[in-house]
Amino acid sequence: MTLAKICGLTTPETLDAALHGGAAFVGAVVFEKSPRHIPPLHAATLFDRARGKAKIVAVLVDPDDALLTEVGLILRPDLIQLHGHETPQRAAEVRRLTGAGIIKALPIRTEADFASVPEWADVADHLLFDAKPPEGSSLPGGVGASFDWSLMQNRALPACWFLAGGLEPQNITEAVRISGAPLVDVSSGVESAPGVKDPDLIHAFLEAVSRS
Ligand SMILES: O=C(O)c1ccccc1NCC(=O)[C@H](O)[C@H](O)COP(=O)(O)O
Repeated sequence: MTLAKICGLTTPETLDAALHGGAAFVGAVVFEKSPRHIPPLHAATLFDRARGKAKIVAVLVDPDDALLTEVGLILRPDLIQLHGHETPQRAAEVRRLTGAGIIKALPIRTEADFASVPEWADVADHLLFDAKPPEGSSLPGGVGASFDWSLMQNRALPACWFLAGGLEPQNITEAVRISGAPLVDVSSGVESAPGVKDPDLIHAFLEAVSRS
């Protein structure tokens, strides 16, 4: 059975669509350059309804200790998704500072991009394989780009992993079939405009995942 994460949720309606549709993970992006940015206090109020129903994920990019402390104390996420240039040593500090589990996002374009995977064995609860954003992008994620899903085939991985990047209701069945992903993640593929999640698209995505 494949489980899904809906990322970049900012409203009660779309969070409810994710929860009612059976999302196992729901993500709050705390990154000011993102159209999905939600400040920690706002995220804490919104995501409280998800507690115990789905894992709450805070998506952060090279966070400093002050932001980690704020997010850890106020949002109290189950998991922190590190989507920048964090090292395994920094990820271990993030876990210690916040008490949250760790998802490490790794940008993928070619076979060579898997070289760092073994370094994460003792540190990450999950790896999230996302497409490398296009040259010059101001965002490291949430850009709707995909990579060759067959790169995931026959790959020994240390942790239960997510497939991400360019997934949408129309291609998720094929993506899971080719990649064999146990966990999938989506953001822009369930939006009607950048940062605007669509409850119908969320339902369609989760329904397709449940059939995969
Ligand atoms: O979504 C963002 O705006 C974002 C900003 C900064 C870092 C990470 C971000 N998203 C992380 C995710 O987990 C996305 O769901 C993932 O990159 C896939 O995005 P998409 O291709 O749009 O489905």
